[in-house]
Amino acid sequence: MLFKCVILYMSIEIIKGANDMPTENPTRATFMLFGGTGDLALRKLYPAIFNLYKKGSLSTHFALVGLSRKALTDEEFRAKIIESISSETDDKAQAEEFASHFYWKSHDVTNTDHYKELGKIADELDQKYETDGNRIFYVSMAPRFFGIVAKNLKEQGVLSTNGGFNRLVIEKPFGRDYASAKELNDELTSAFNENQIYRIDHYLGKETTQAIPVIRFGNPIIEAIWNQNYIKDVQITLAEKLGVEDRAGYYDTAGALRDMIQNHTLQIVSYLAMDEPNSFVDTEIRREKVKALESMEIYDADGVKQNFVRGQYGAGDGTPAYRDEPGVPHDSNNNTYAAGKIVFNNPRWGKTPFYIRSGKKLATKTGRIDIEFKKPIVDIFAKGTHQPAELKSNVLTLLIDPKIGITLEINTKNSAQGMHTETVDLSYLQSDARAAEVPLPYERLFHDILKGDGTYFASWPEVAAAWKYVDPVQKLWDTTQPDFPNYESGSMGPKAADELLARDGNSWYFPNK
Ligand SMILES: NC(=O)C1=CN([C@@H]2O[C@H](COP(=O)(O)OP(=O)(O)OC[C@H]3O[C@@H](n4cnc5c(N)ncnc54)[C@H](OP(=O)(O)O)[C@@H]3O)[C@@H](O)[C@H]2O)C=CC1
Ligand SMILES: O=C1O[C@H](COP(=O)(O)O)[C@@H](O)[C@H](O)[C@H]1O
Repeated sequence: MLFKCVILYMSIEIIKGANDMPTENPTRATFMLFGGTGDLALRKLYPAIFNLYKKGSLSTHFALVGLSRKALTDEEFRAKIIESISSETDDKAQAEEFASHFYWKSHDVTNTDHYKELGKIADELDQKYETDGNRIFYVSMAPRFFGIVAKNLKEQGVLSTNGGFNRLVIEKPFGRDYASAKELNDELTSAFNENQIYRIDHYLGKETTQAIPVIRFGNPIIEAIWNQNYIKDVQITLAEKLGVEDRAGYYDTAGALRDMIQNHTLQIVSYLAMDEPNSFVDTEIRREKVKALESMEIYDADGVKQNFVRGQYGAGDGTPAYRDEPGVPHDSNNNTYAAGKIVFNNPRWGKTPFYIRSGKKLATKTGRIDIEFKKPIVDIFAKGTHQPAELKSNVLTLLIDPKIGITLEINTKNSAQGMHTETVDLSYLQSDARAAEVPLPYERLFHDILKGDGTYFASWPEVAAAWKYVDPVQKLWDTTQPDFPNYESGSMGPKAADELLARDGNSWYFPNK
């Protein structure tokens, strides 16, 4: 009996993790895309898959089944695909050949019976396109459906059992606090192993995010000073010019803290704060990222009051206040801006604050990291007859959006007669021609999913640590009345976010430089 149980357990684990080794040749797979007519699929996912096809990472051995409740024919679905990729190509024949790999199946994810056919469809496509039985299930739907899809895929026999891999891709948001994220994770891991689950965070597909480890660990002159002895503070700004647009239904239940800080911002923090992994493989990197996230000091209510700031945009620039946007309740207390000061309880960062902020309807669209270094302990130029001489902090800036680049502000001598100092920028800005070749974030991430590389996906311990960090902030904000609106559309956010830094004798580097 015991022997039978062991064999049964082993067979289940083999099916769950079927052949889930990283794949070198990322060209064979059947995709099942839940939410196949959704905004994300049409705007981002199909163009990303098309780019992989155009560049040869996908060619003949792939198929995609689009799924939602809508009744579409394959031809109608293919017409949507061609429209969705129209900005990526002028080659009609190529677009049509690409679209011929797409199939439509009307499917309600809450109806268990509907899954029964999916296994058969996948088997047929596996054979037709010789996909080696590899299957990628992408859930691009409202988060309440993530768990139910994973459970049914397993229970209704949709997973590949013939040696191919099974990979589950989950969109954000991954829960709305630690408890709900844990519940979701338990649901997912009862059907899939951790190494089969790809939690999407599109900021991890951005060029600059991926460059952080290279800039740090590939340059001893940088890594040697990457600690509290040399770095005064780190500032991360993810600012948007756009407002809530047509996403009030989701956004008003999330806010900037859950929408941008818990995931994208803390992921960037983890890359900046982590120690050097032994090697650049996903397991090693994730271990170091988790260690960094777990060493952030979790605030009590007083700590949250002192170290976090929330905001909501009022009218400005001729545009309405958040509370007057379509679909937003007139008395909404939702945060459209969040800023905070992170401190680490670890030897590398002990006294160095990481300031973070993200908001909608700000003055400009920018994603950037500004690292301010300490000034020399003694400013020898400030003494004697050499006037005026005030050395500035060196600042290393990593530009994420809309431009990709790196600048380093350094002190040097002004070329005028006498000893005067000035700052100059050593600057690399990616050219427009090169930027046009940079893969889209979702394109990179799809490529990694096909290869079985989890490096740029959030692991469960990272997600858990991030929720544990933001939960007390959200809790205090949910239980205290804000004085909203507190920043004008088109500004850089509430005054309190400037005061947060001023209390430490610091200020936001951008846009005040
Ligand atoms: N849109 C964006 O810019 C971003 C979205 N995301 C995330 O991506 C995911 C998808 O978002 P988005 O595309 O905007 O959402 P949409 O509301 O545009 O699309 C939802 C999709 O789910 C389908 N659907 C809804 N209910 C069911 C059901 N019971 N059974 C089967 N299909 C169903 C809908 O089709 P139908 O009604 O025909 O069933 C539709 O195709 C979400 O998790 C979101 O948070 C993340 C970052 C950005
Ligand atoms: O995940 C999200 O990101 C976008 C911002 O992404 P970006 O690549 O344009 O910087 C944000 O607008 C959205 O609210 C959020 O859900």
